[in-house]
Amino acid sequence: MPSSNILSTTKSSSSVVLQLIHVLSTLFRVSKPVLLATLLYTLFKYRHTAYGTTPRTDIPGPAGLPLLGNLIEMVRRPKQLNYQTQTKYHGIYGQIYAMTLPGIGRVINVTHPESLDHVLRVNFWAYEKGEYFRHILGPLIGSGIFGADGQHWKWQRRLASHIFNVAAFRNYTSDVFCQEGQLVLDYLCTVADRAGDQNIVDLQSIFYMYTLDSFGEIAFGQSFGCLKDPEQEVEFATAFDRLNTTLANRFNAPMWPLTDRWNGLLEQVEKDQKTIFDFAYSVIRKRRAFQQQKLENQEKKKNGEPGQSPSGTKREKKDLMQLFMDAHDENGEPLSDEMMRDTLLNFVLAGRDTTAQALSWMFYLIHRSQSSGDILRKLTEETDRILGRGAQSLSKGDGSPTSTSTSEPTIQTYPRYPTVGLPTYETTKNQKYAEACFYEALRLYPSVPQNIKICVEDDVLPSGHKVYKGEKIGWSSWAMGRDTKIWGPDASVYRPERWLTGEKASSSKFVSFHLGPRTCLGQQFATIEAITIMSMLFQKFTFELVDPDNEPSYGPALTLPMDKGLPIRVRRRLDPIV
Ligand code: HEM
Repeated sequence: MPSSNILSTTKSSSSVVLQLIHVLSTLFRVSKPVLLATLLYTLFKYRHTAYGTTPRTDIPGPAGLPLLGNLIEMVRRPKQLNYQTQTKYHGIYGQIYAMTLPGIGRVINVTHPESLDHVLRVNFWAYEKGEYFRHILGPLIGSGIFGADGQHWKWQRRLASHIFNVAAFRNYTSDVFCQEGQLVLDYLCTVADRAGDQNIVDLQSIFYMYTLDSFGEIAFGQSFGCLKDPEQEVEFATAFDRLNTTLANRFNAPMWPLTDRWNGLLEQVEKDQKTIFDFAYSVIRKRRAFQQQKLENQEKKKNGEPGQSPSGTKREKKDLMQLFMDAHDENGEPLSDEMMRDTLLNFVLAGRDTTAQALSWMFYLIHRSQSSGDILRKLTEETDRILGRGAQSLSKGDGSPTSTSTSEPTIQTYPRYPTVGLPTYETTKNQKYAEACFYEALRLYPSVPQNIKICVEDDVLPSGHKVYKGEKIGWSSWAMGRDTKIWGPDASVYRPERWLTGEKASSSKFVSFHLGPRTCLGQQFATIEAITIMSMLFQKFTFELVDPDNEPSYGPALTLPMDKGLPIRVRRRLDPIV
C-alpha cells in the first residue's frame, strides 16, 4: 500500500476514535480525559479476557483477545471438530483449563476425574444447571427435569426414580423392545433381500425409529409408527430433530439471541416447538379423556348401571404418562398439562437419540476396517450361546399374540419369530460382552459429549483450583474417554475387554451417564434396549459398512449424531439359528 494511503487510513481511523470519544463523553456526561482513561483502564484490565470476567492467571488456557476473550476462536472453530479441539486443549493445558466469553464469563473445563466427581457428587449443591442452560434449551425442555434445579428438580427426580425402579416397568419395557425389534427385523429382511446394491440402509435412522417407537409405546402407550413405514417422514421426529440442532448450536454461538433473529431461526424454533407441543397436548388430552371415562364408569358401576369401555378398549394403561398423571408435584398438586408436556418431552429427549446414537457408533466401531473381526465373533458367539435354539423364549410358538407374565403394566405383544430365542430382561443381564461393547462405544463416542454447570457458592476443587460463584464448570466426556492419563496408553483403542476386567460404569472415570445425584436415570433402560436390538440383529443378519475406512463425522446437536447417518449393507446370516 502506498505511504499516502497508509497515512490517510490512519488519519481516518483516529478521527473515528476521536468522534466516538466525543459522542460517549457527551452521552455519559464525563470529560474526555476521564472517558479516555476509563477506556484505557478497561482495555488493560480485560486485555486477555472477555468483558466483565474477572481476570485470573492461576488457570491456564488459550490466550483471549481484549474484551472478547475466546469468542472469535469459539465461533470460528469448525463445528465438526468441536470435541477434538477441546481434547487438543486438554492435551496442551492439562486436565483443567479455562476460557472466557462475553455474556457467559469464565468456563473452567475439567477432565480431572476427582475434580469432576467433586462438582457432580461431593459438593453437588454448589453447582446448578442455572438460567443460562434453561434459557438456551427452554423451547424444548421447559421446566422439565433436564433444566430443573433445587426442589423442583428433587421432586421430579424422586418420582421418576421410583418409576424406573419398579420391576414390572423393567419387564414391560423389555417386552416393548422385543416387539419393536420385530418390526426392525421385518424391515431389514426386505432390505437384505433387495437385489444388487439396493441392500444398503442408514442404520442410524433405523435406530432412531426403533428408540422413538419403543419410547412412544412405553411413555404414552402409543408408538409413533415410524417402523410401520420406515420410508415415511414423521412430522414430530423432524421438528424434534431440527429444534434439537438449533438449540445445540446456541452453546457454541454466544451471539445467538441476535443471529437467530437475523437468520430466521427464531421463527423456525417457534414452528417446531408448536408441532411438538401440539403432539404432546393431543396425547395428554386423549389420556385425560380416557381417565375421565374410567371414573364415570366406576361411578356407573357403583350405581349398578352398565359402563362403556374407555376409548373402546379394556386395556389398563400403566405407562410412564399414567404414572406421572397419578402423581403430585412438590406442592401436592396434580401435574398441569404444561408440566405433563415438559415431562414427556424431556423423557423423549433423554430416551431416544442417546441410545440410537450409541448403537450407531458401536456398529461403526465393530465393523470398521481396523476392527479385527474378533469382537464381532465374540459378540455373535455370546448371543448364540444365550439366545440360541432352545433358549428361553416368550413365544407361544404358534404365532398368536402373547402377553407378559407381569400383572401390570400389561401389553399385547406381537407374534414372535417362533424358533428364535428372544432377549428378555434376564437374558440381557447375562450378555456381559454385549454390555461391554456398548459401554466401550459410549466411552469413545459419548451420547452427551459435553456438559456445563454453574457454580453458586465459592468452592475449591480437589486439584487445588478455586471456583468462584458465577463461574462455569464445563466437561467433555469425549475428551475424558480419550485421555491416556485416565484410560492408559491404549485410551483411543476400542477394546470392550477393559469392561470385563474391573472397569465400572459407575466410576468417576466414565462420565457418559453422568455422576452423582443427577446420574442418568435411564442407564439400565438404555443398556437393555441396546442389547435387545443388537442381539436380535446379530441373530439374523450380517453387516458391512459402505465406507469402512473413514470415521463418520458428527453433526451439531445436544447429543452425538453421525451427520450423514450410517450407511450399511445388510445380508441375512448364512448360518442362522432359525
Ligand atoms: C446411551 C444412552 C444414554 C446416555 C449416554 C445417557 C446419558 C445421560 C447423561 C450424560 C445425563 C446427564 C444430562 C444432564 O446433565 O443434563 C442423563 C440424564 C438423564 N437421563 Fe440419560 N442417557 C441415556 C439414556 C437415557 C434413557 C433411555 C432415559 C430414559 C428412558 C434417560 C433418562 C435420563 C434422565 C431422566 C436424566 C435426567 C436426570 C436428572 O437430571 O436428574 N437416559 N443421561
